[in-house]
Amino acid sequence: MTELTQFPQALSIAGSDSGGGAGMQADLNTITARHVFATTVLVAITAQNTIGVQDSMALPPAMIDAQFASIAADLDIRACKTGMLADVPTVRAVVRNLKQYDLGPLTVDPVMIAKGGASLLTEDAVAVVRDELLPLATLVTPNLPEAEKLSGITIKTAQDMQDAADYFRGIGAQNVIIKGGHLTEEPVASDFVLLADGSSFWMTAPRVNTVRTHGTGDTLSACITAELAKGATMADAIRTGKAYVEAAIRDGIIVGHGHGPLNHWAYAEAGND
Ligand SMILES: Nc1ncnc2c1ncn2[C@@H]1O[C@H](COP(=O)(O)OP(=O)(O)OP(=O)(O)O)[C@@H](O)[C@H]1O
Ligand SMILES: Cc1ncc(CO)c(N)n1
Repeated sequence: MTELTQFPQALSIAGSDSGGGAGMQADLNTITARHVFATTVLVAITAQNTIGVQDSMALPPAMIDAQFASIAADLDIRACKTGMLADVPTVRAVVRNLKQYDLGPLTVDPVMIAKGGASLLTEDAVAVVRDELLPLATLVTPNLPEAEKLSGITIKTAQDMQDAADYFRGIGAQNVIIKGGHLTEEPVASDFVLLADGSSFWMTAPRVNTVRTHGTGDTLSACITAELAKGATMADAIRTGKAYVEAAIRDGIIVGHGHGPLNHWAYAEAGND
């Protein structure tokens, strides 16, 4: 008799972007495109489009607990990620649940500010993310402003990015990607990767001259989460994530009037599995 095996399942713990480009919607599009079943713990709702964030609201911690309990009681989650975490009670609720349930490797995308400049994490929650969430992280994926804020290191050079990565390993995150997408004057988009075994490498892609970069960070971390759910090694998952986001930015789609969303069909249409 053939043994039935569970289809790979991943979990996105994030906020909703009504405009569809970032947050939980980017995670769902990415995880689904990578042939992994996506489940969700919704922690906040934003009224948002490609132009900006018009309003936002965190959900009650008890509702966060209830969603984790429902998922843990039934599903077989092999990898999870966090995105927007809004405020201190939300971060603490997520930390509490991540300690309670085994949901596979945890990728923390320490989301702070939307592309249009709106805050997605209160100031007092930054230290809670650093001190309580990051020690649980299998992988942390800050962009440059997030890495600066969390580490206190001013990042201007490649060496600064490496120093920041060392800082995150020092506070307990096992693997680190420092994303260089914000170094807009550079001709390439280079990210520094530091792995749990101490090895490191740079990932470089041609910089696409576009404003259609809404949800790039969410997409990278969601793709890595999907690959980890399928059992990929951390290094392979990260390389696939970079290739996926590179294609999704390069073959842009025209949606909205501001920082438009990515093309989640591009990676597969380029012939990738
Ligand atoms: N214009 C671009 N061209 C090519 N790659 C890019 C570009 N902008 C960002 N990237 C890549 O996209 C990935 C996400 O990096 P980025 O620094 O933009 O994340 P982020 O600021 O967290 O994104 P967001 O907050 O919109 O989700 C990285 O691999 C980065 O190198
Ligand atoms: C809800 C949400 N999460 C994350 C981001 C960051 O891309 C965003 N703009 N909105």
